[in-house]
Amino acid sequence: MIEVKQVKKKFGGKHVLDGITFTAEKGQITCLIGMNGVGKSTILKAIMGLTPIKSGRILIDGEPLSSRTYEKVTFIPDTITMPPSMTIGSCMLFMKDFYSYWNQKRADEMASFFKLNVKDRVGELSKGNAAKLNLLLGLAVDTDYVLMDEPFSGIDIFSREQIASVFTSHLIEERGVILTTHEINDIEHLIDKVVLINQGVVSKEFNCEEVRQEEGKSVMDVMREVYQA
Ligand SMILES: Nc1ncnc2c1ncn2[C@@H]1O[C@H](COP(=O)(O)OP(=O)(O)OP(=O)(O)O)[C@@H](O)[C@H]1O
Repeated sequence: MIEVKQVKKKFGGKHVLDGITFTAEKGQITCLIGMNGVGKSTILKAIMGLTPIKSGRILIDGEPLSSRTYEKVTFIPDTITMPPSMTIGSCMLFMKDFYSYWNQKRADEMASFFKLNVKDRVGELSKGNAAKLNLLLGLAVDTDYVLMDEPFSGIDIFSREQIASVFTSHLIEERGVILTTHEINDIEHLIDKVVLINQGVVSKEFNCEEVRQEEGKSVMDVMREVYQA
């Protein structure tokens, strides 16, 4: 389980995170939702130890962040970080050299599923194919948890459907996923839990199925209640 407890973060004089608390379970897809600039990416970066926090605690399977916990988590940013001149094939080789727990079989399977050509260069990929490569490079690293920042951003409907189908496949398996998205309609049926963030804190954390069954509400209904209150 990933536990985020009372995390505070300031940029300059501005409190971005003002005591964020939530949990994300293994085997579940947890979605962080909030308006632009509310701090969703900052939370993912804090979990990865990529940005220091002012106070609070982050635990992964009960352990504070350390080199050991980093090996349990993969971060898939919203833009590809590989140099434009590299081919998809050389990106895979780079990842294989860098990560001992790189899974080449999974990478090949995803390349074929997404119809990516290993000879294509990163800088020449369409936005959708760059997003697919990003997902491939992240998901082919065998970790228990995967953090994804806006996996659907700026991507056409068919590519979004293709990417969404990965969430129900064995590629996610029993891993714990935390993702941020503004495209909630595309993945509402796939996510287990929603964490709504507003003004630096968690306004609501809920299980989608429970809210659907017990209150007859969609994620959008709950979002309207929270953000339009
Ligand atoms: N390195 C930084 N230096 C200064 N301010 C930053 C930095 N990174 C983020 N911020 C600020 O922190 C706030 C939260 O940013 P963040 O990117 O986490 O929001 P977000 O919820 O992911 O936004 P979006 O939905 O637009 O992607 C914003 O006001 C942003 O300007």
